[in-house]
Amino acid sequence: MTYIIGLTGGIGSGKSTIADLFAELGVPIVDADVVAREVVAPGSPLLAQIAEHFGQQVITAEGGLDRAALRQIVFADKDKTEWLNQLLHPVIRQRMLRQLQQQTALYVLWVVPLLIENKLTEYCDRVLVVDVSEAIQLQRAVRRDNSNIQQIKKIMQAQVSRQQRLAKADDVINNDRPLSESEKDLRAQVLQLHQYYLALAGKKHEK
Ligand SMILES: CC(C)(COP(=O)(O)OP(=O)(O)OC[C@H]1O[C@@H](n2cnc3c(N)ncnc32)[C@H](O)[C@@H]1O)[C@@H](O)C(=O)NCCC(=O)NCCS
Ligand SMILES: Nc1ncnc2c1ncn2[C@@H]1O[C@H](COP(=O)(O)OP(=O)(O)OP(=O)(O)O)[C@@H](O)[C@H]1O
Repeated sequence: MTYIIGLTGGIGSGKSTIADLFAELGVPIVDADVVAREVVAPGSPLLAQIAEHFGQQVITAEGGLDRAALRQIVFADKDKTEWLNQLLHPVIRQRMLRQLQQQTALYVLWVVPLLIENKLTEYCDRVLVVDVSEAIQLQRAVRRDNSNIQQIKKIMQAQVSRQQRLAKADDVINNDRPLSESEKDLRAQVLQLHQYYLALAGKKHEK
């Protein structure tokens, strides 16, 4: 079985940014956000269930999921977040585990925002956390998603705290500094971790 590195971090912490650097080194990626989009593709049974539960307001004119509309609805109410999680998470989990099983590389990077929340660390050989201060996280997520502060704060509340996440980390990449200053350092850190993971995976493989 391929060695599994779980990469996690809060909303807007920089998981995709860091995952891209691993991908540049040829590391295969299994990405929860990609799988989460696939399972609610137009025409899927899960999309139909979401429309039935929340109404046609969450469906676009083209018949796809109106993600901004659903985001607004689900994160405003814990019960609604919970309902959506219970519907989607088992399916997302099953698909991701299947993708992990199909890997043939020495190690795979498994990018999951809710790795700790959903107790998926048990499938990981190692956990890599992208860490940022909450103020920076908020600022970047608001800017990227063209969203308001309150909504991002609500999403952050649906995730574990920075401390809880760090407590589960084997390795940490801090992403507080602006990319214009830190890109070279981040690349160097990723390369060092890559070599380390190859060595660890190689050892496990020999056993
Ligand atoms: C509500 C949805 C439609 C909003 O879509 P949108 O395109 O605006 O956001 P996107 O999917 O890119 O998510 C952005 C970030 O929000 C956070 N987030 C998303 N869903 C959740 C959740 N259920 N609980 C906590 N945080 C979440 C993650 O950090 C994620 O990276 C979407 O987030 C969704 O379907 N969520 C439920 C599935 C899920 O839990 N996905 C997270 C990975 S398993
Ligand atoms: N060091 C940095 N300096 C400036 N901007 C950054 C930095 N790292 C990431 N960003 C930007 O912040 C935003 C969030 O980063 P990214 O999408 O990588 O986070 P993420 O953890 O994958 O987010 P999510 O969980 O919401 O999908 C993006 O617009 C990205 O370009």
